[in-house]
Amino acid sequence: MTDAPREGTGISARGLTKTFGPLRAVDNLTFEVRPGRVTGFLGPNGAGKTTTLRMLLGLIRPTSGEALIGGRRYADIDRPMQVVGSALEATGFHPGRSGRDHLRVLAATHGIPDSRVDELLELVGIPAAARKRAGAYSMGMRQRLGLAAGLLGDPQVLLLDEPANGLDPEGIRWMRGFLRHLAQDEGRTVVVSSHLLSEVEQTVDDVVIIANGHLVREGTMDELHGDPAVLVRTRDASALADALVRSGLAVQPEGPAALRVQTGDLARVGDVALAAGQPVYELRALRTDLERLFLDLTEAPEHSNRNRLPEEIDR
Ligand SMILES: Nc1ncnc2c1ncn2[C@@H]1O[C@H](COP(=O)(O)OP(=O)(O)OP(=O)(O)O)[C@@H](O)[C@H]1O
Repeated sequence: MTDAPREGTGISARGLTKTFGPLRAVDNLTFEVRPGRVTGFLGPNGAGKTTTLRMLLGLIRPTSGEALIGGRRYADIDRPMQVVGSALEATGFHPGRSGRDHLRVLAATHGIPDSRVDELLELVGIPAAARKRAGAYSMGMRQRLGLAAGLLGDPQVLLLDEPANGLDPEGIRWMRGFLRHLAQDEGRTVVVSSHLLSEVEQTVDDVVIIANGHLVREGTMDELHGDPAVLVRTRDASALADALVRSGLAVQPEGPAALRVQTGDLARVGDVALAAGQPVYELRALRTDLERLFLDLTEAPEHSNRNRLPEEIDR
């Protein structure tokens, strides 16, 4: 594993489309994923996430458009295992074979030494368990083994399908820290798919959100959160609103005795209230309800059932 960030390898999709019969599973999708960041690839079940990842990995061919890693199609990458690693499903392990042997077989077919296998098992936290039969693994252990398999070739890009599935809270914390380390400290491009924004909210820097095969939002997590705002509750909201506006802050009423103030600076709001002689009964940062936002984005009428067959819509 490298210590220093390396020159980044990003991902891009351009007009990416995949149809299965009459179904447009991925529909003219264009997005960019940057190196050195963890990107959440998000959308409800059936949105087309796995299909997109499979096209990036050259497992299925796009109907039209391109899925590129470092500007190249997977098929044109010389040593793909050193460029892109993946864990698409945590189920593809032979149940009778130990996790360690599974990785050794995989490593051997790619000329990777056994020492790398042991290093990775240590890194993903299952050095002892890796000697047991993979069939006896918990979902969380299979996730870690899948991650180790994806990292075997020391790839610059890592594509993970629902990596937090089946992990306990401690496992989720570990995964979060590990993925952030791979991106921030080592400069890798990390993509995690999920059907829940809340599941990856604390892990990802950027998001690409799709619904029914097409892009509904692309940007940073900060952009998704929007401008910071504060809620302040007082006795005479209109008197406090006047004082806040005089101090240069934008204010909106929030219920009968509360105000929403466009700032992230709680102390400034408290100071204005004190100077205006208004008691403060409540003062807190307002957080964007990301799950609500996610549902609004993905369930908007223009995205729903657009590509579905009539019989599926009725179901
Ligand atoms: N090989 C296939 N043949 C026919 N339809 C397919 C095929 N693969 C995927 N689909 C359909 O394409 C759509 C997108 O599926 P996909 O698995 O990419 O979604 P997803 O976002 O990964 O969903 P999930 O979160 O449930 O895994 C779904 O309607 C699915 O049924």
